[in-house]
Amino acid sequence: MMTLEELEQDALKRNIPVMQKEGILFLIEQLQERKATSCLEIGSAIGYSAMMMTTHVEHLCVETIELDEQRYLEAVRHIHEHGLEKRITIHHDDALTFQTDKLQFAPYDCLFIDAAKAQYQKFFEKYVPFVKKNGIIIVDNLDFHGMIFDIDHIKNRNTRQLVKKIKRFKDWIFQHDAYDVEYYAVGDGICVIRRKDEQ
Ligand SMILES: C[S@@+](CC[C@H](N)C(=O)[O-])C[C@H]1O[C@@H](n2cnc3c(N)ncnc32)[C@H](O)[C@@H]1O
Repeated sequence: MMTLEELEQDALKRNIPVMQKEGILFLIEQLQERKATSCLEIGSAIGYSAMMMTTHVEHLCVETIELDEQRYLEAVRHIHEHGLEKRITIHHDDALTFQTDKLQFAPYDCLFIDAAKAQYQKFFEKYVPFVKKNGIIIVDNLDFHGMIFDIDHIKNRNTRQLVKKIKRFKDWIFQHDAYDVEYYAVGDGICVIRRKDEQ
């Protein structure tokens, strides 16, 4: 069985995108501060962040959705090896079409969006109704390796399109009437979003 540290290193070697150390520690801190007991994660990959969250935040249960079958199967194996089956529920599905009546721990103290970056707004709109009124939504990778600040100089067309979509989400959420957004230059850029009527 690999330790979480080894799992992270192994994922990086295989080009499996897992949350940067600084980012995951920030997320854990947010969950600890609010004594969160439930978190819905969109994008499990091999289960690294879900396992980091549950092993560092007392009483937290994570429900997570992963589209890729190989990654899902690997996550199931790691979760089992670490004996975290009771704390982590993983669904193999496309979060965009996932039937939300299958959600087990809703409403959540935290929604953590870490899947296909071009779809952030869709994930947000679909899953925000399952967040507690005073809960938080955390979105990672909003700087896209700094490229978001210099879109015109991105040569690759696909990358440029993707970065534009991330920027569109960022602009949309920052201007939203119903939400307050705090931006943190941690890891690859993280936003913590809260409902305005619950401050
Ligand atoms: C950045 S990785 C997640 C990393 C993970 N949260 C961690 O830090 O350990 C993003 C994952 O989202 C998955 N994904 C992409 N689109 C998805 C979708 N529509 N529904 C569910 N998962 C999706 C990808 O297959 C990928 O494994």
